[in-house]
This record gives sequence, C-alpha cells and structure tokens, in this order.
Amino acid sequence: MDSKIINIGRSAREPECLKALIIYFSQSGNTYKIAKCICNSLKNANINCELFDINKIDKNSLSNYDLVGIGSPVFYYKEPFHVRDFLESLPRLNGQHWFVFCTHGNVLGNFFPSVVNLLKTKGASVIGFHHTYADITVPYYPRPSYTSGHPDAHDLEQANSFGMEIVKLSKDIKAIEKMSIDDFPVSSEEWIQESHRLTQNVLSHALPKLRIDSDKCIKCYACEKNCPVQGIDITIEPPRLQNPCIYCWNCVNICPTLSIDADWEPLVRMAPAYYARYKKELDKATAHSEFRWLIDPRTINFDDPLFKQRKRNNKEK
Ligand SMILES: Cc1cc2nc3c(=O)[nH]c(=O)nc-3n(C[C@H](O)[C@H](O)[C@H](O)COP(=O)(O)O)c2cc1C
Repeated sequence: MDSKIINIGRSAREPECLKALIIYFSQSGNTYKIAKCICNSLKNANINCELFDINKIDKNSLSNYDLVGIGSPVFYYKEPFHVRDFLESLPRLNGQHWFVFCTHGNVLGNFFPSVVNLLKTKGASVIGFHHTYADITVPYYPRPSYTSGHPDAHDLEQANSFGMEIVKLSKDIKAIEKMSIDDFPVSSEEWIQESHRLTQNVLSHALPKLRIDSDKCIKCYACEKNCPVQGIDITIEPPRLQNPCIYCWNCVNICPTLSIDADWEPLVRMAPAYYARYKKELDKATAHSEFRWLIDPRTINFDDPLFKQRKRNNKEK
C-alpha cells in the first residue's frame, strides 16, 4: 500500500459544505470495499459523499461536486479498457479536484500514470492517490494467489486514513488554483512495456475465445446483466459473447452452471513463469514495507487453477 496527498494552502470553504462523489468499478468486490471505506471516512467528517458504480454515473452531474474520487482494479497492468473509455469521455473538468485509487494483485503497472494523465488532459487537478493489494480471481491462475487475504483489516484501516487525509486536504483545496501530482508509484519499465503491449486488439488474439454451452445455460442472464461493457446477448442464436470484451472473465466467474468456458490450459502452463516475475515485484514491495505476505508463497498450487476449483465445487453441490 502507498498513498500520497498533496499538502496545500489555506481553507476557502468549510468541509461541511463540500460535496464529494466516489465513482468505482469493482468486479469481485475488493475495490468496492476500499471505496466504501474512503466514503465513510469522508462522511464521518461531515462531507456529503455519494458512491456510484461507474456504469450508473451521469457524467453531466459531475460539476455538482467539489471533490471526485475514482477507483478501479488494475487489469493487464493498467486501468481496465472501459475505465479508460469512461475517462476519455468525461466533459472538461475545469480544475475540479480528483483523487484516484485502485486495488490490484501483484503488479500495479502503469495504472496511476495512465489514469492521472487522462484526468489531467480533461483539466482535473489530481490531489491524491492510494493503492491496495487484493486477492486475484482469474480462471487460469491458482487460488489462493500470492495476495489472497488482502484487503484485510489493516488495508481497510489504511484506506480509512487515506480518506481522512483527503478530508484534511479538502478544507484547503478551494484556495488552490492549480496543482497536480506526478510522484505516484510506478512499476518497473518491463511492466510499463507490458501494459502498452497488451492492447484490446492484442488480447483479442492472444487470449482464449469464450464459448457458451446452451444445454447447461439456465437463462438466468447473470452474465448479460453483469458484463461491464454489455458484450453479451444470450437471447439470440447463436448467443453474442465477447462483443465487445475487456477480458475480465466476469461472465465465466459468475455463471452458476459454469456454462461459459474456454480452453485455459495454455495460460495455466504460463502461470508459473509469470508468478516467478510477480514474486520479485512482491519481494521488492515487501522490502519497502508496502506489502505483507498473508500466505506462504511456497504453498501456491499451479495444478489447481480457479477454473478447476469451480468445476470441482460445482460437482460437489
Ligand atoms: C482480467 C484481470 C486482469 C488483472 N490484471 C492485473 C494486473 O495486471 N496487475 C495486478 O496487480 N492485478 C491484476 N488483476 C487483479 C485485480 O486487479 C484484483 O483482483 C482487484 O482487486 C480486483 O478488484 P475488484 O474486486 O474490485 O474487481 C487482474 C484481475 C483480472 C480479473
């Protein structure tokens, strides 16, 4: 975990008058936990804070807020593709104060430079950032993963402290015309390169294609309703899948009958090599007191990726 707050001048507006908004994207719930925690610490300081899912926010209402936070998981070493689209589609932000937070597994990558630059391009003043290690739910990776157990009570406490720092700051920010941060944490160059390499187009060719087993599908529409980019339609024949797709695998993870699947084996075989690189990143973060191991990394079982565990659990039901 690491966070940064800009220290600035004098108060021009009392905190009780401030209106704050936190926009989040969260698939497996980690980012939502952190978003709620930050929102609560703002509320505890009498700031009127609202929490909105990124897909439900009316962008035209943004000007009603003094302070806006945006939180997201890290996907493919950067912000998810639809979060980027959202940021690119924002209206001019005219110096509005924003803060940025994320949850992630092993590698933060290019998340902060990318999101902060997008916000700056829109004219926002980015006043703080925060990141939290969190569990990973990817079908072809093992679970427990290296970061299983996070976010724990300590991580939530740190998110709460970040919220309180933002509150302190919000007493002052109205007096400041222009400010911005540029010393957010950045991963080593190899991961920045990887984040640039893994475009939506590259992933569409490199990752396995999803297929749906219509005999197993019970038409609960969970996949459709929870697809962050409305890329699924199972009412038509053949069903529309991955059009568009951000490769988040949410549909695979939430299907109650495991009707959506793919050939994960090539990625399962690559996992140990990737995990060896991830371990180096986590060891570095541990040395800087940014990460705490909650599991013994030697217990990771690459022969038991999440998709196999789900199949087993489903049979046992
Ligand atoms: C498709 C996918 C890609 C991911 N890519 C990364 C990554 O590049 N770096 C990382 O540290 N974690 C990565 N993760 C882990 C997530 O960032 C982490 O689990 C996050 O806490 C999920 O947030 P949520 O529970 O709010 O959805 C990835 C997870 C998924 C599902």
